[in-house]
Amino acid sequence: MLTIYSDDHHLHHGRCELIDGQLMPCFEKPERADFIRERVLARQLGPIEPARDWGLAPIARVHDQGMLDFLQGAWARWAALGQEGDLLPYTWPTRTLRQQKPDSVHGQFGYYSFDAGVPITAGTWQAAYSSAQVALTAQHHIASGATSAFALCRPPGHHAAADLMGGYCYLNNAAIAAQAFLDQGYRRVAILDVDYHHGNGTQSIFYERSDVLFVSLHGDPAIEFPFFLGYADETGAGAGEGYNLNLPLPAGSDWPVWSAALKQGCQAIDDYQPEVLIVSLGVDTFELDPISRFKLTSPDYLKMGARIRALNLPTLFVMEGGYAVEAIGINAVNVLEGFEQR
Ligand SMILES: NCCCCCC(=O)NO
Ligand SMILES: [Zn+2]
Repeated sequence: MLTIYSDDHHLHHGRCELIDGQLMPCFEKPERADFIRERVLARQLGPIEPARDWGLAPIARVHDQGMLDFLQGAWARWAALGQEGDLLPYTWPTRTLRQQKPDSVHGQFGYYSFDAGVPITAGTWQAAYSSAQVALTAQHHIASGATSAFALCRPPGHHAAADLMGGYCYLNNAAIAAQAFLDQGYRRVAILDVDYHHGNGTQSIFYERSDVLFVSLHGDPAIEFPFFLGYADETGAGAGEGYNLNLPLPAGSDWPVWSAALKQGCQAIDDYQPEVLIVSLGVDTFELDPISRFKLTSPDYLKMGARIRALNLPTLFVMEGGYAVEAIGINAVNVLEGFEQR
């Protein structure tokens, strides 16, 4: 399996995040992608190639231009104020407040985000831009006839909506790849999100459309981030009614519980008969993940890959979350090896 990877992810390294009332080092850190890349090499999964640059246009097919302009220019504005720490949002236009974009860089960041988990540093734009190019390069590989590819994306993307960043996500790599398939003539794309957290951004981008089926297995939003989307009664709207399947699961879910949901999700994908499958591959479902509460074990990821392979679809794997850094490479590559029936 071909892996696409960009060293630019090292340009993004937030200093801290607010967890349980304390400022802690960011869990979404560069070592994550380094460990995965090393495991790809160690297991001789296949070649690792750099991303090609497909420009801003395919990103702008998914994201609001105002958000892209903000993200691209935010650090320079922040630095011009004499600041050198991370730029973080801290006020959001929630209930009773006006959905009007302020002039302030802080106000605009709150306008274009939904949580404080998106530090902007000097290199964040470049890292997020290159992460999207990684996904687009892997997408091109599949559109050119390959049966699989791995987009080793960092930062991740599935929480990013058209005009919102959040949950460590700036640009929605999987959604950008899905839109590229559709713009290249594909008619039906399925996205299977196996990250521990609901892909609220991906859901919202395609919620009113029938050309993308979104299926997500995740921690119950009643008790888990992102809290405010991901319920089972969210089935799509308008033309998209019936093309969104959320499978929320309780804390402590292990393979038997999780794989039963996967079976249901795979049946929905099979019924949809897509031409291509995108997997938002988060491995924060791991039993030792520091911020998550499922109980999958490393061998389970081999079975996950094999079950996805049984769909018999060209498959693009896009890296999302996973914070047990010592095991992230083993778990992510286990999915890919299980898919390849190695
Ligand atoms: N700061 C709250 C938790 C962010 C979760 C990020 C993630 O792994 N999403 O899939
Ligand atoms: Zn996650």
